[in-house]
Amino acid sequence: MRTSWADSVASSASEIAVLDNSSVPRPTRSTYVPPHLRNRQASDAPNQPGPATERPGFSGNAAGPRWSGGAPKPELGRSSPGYGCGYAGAIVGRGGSGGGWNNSRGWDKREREVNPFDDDVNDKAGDAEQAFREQENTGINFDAYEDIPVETSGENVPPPVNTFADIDLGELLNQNIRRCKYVKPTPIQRHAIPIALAGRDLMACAQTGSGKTAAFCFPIISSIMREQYVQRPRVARTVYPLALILSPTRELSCQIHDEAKKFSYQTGVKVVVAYGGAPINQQLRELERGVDILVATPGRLVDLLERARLSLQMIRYLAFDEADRMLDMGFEPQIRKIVEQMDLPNRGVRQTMLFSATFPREIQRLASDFLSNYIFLAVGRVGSSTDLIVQRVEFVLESDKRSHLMDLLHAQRENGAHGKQALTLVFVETKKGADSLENWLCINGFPATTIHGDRTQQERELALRSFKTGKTPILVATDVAARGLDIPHVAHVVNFDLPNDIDDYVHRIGRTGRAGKSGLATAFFNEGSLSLARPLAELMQEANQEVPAWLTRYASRAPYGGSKNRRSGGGRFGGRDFRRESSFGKNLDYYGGGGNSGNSAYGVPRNYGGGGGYAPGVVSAWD
Ligand SMILES: Nc1ncnc2c1ncn2[C@@H]1O[C@H](COP(=O)(O)OP(=O)(O)OP(=O)(O)O)[C@@H](O)[C@H]1O
Repeated sequence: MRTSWADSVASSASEIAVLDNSSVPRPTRSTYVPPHLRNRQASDAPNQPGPATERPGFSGNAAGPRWSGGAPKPELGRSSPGYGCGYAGAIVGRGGSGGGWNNSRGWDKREREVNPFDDDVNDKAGDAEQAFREQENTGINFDAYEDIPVETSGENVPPPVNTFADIDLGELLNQNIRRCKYVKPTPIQRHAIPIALAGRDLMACAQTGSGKTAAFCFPIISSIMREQYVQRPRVARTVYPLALILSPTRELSCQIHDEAKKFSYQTGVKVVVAYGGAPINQQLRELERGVDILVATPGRLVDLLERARLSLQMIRYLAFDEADRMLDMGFEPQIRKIVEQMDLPNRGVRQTMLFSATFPREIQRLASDFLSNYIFLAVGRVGSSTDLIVQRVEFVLESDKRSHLMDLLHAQRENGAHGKQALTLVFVETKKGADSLENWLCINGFPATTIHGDRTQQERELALRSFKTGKTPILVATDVAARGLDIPHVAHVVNFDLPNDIDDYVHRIGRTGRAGKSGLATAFFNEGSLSLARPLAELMQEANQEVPAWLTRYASRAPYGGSKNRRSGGGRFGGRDFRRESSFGKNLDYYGGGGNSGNSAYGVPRNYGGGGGYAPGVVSAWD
């Protein structure tokens, strides 16, 4: 009998309890405190770098602490409330036996590592979040991903694995995987991890919420754990990470950082995040304590490089999350600068991995500049949405949108879990529109908050936290919250304003229906969204959703439009490696759509140079 991930979670949980109880007692040891740090709270004190030879986990000895399955280290310390990410400033106190490496830029082995699995540490929000968390892992249908077709192309593709045990990730990482209650790998993980561990460059596409973060984090962490001792240059105040993970938004970078911290707990691999809108000094201090994996947004990364506080010279692993967005018009010049004009090792020398749920053909072409002899991997059709999301589309005039939303929210109140209202994420097109709708909702008795690019980073983080904990169960957002965010209990995504791009729609609705859970997405459609009619109808059909007859009529009449309706049609599993498309290079639209077959619905010549995520006149809501 096949065992689903959900079935196995309970047995895994008991294993984890044993694992965590087996922690060795906290060692006591006196440490040197430099004069300028004396009389400070222990948690404020940065650690002293030691000589490079003190790097226990980087000895190159496979039996060393980084790679061996040594006893879990004591779980010491608490996170100090930092700016931003859950575990920012996560190194606290002194005197513990950390497992980290230690050189002039290294992570002092005496530093203690906050236990990211400790609910007391994470649960700054207290009972509300805890109550929500208790609902997790119930009703999960992980087998939902089993039947999804997988396509790979490229030379000598390493075969997939079926279980985490089939992959030699290292015992310390395996322990963390168990602590995360990941019982079996998702399809993208089954395929991508062996490819990445084999050192291959990778362009990977898999549906929203299907576990891409772990798919790139596990191989990076595992490979760094395996590394021979790497002597990094010693240049005053410059740090030399081994891996760089880039993502388009601050919140997503924080989330990846939090995840990577969990996966790398007690492995000795040090993860640091750098993103704009937060004080740079704090991030610099964190970097100076040592960094193996840097998670960053492009703007702050360039800032750090220009200040010569960071060098990419030692980067072995480069990962782009939301890679198509990173190469879209807003970011491409900055990304090219980082990849081509800084001191990053050339493609072929470094290993490069690109991940997203959507990969327009032209973006694939741009991305190929950064890759060397890469493998293309698609789990499900590129750009498809998951069947786990029930998609509804309703015709709502602009003037009726607010009252219609009110009706939906009233209905939703009835369905709240554990007496709480399920979380609702409402997407609007503009920042002003977000503020105005939030205000109106609050006035009408619906606790709402908002996240968009005009809010300060602190306000954004506060809003997200308030939403996640259920304190403010409605979040009105621009596209800044459309990609990557993994917020449990988002039961309903409302596209109050539809985006111009079907791929943006795919990412937006992907904030629900994650990790095997089901979700609901409602879109308000009117004549202002005509150009989306076709791709929307097609996407819904492909995901086995009921397409209203009126939408089909609009779809058949809709202009091809100048926006980014880049879907080619072409059947259930049509999108694929652009290298296979014979029409490559002819400036045709998305996935070889234009004129390559009778079933190509959207053969629109497209000038990608001028068109990224936004139609003319539409201001980007991104960072
Ligand atoms: N093997 C696994 N077993 C159980 N849960 C998993 C597994 N892998 C990932 N998850 C959980 O699935 C959820 C979604 O994962 P993740 O955020 O990586 O999705 P994603 O594919 O990156 O989505 P998006 O395209 O929206 O960025 C997370 O809560 C994660 O903890």
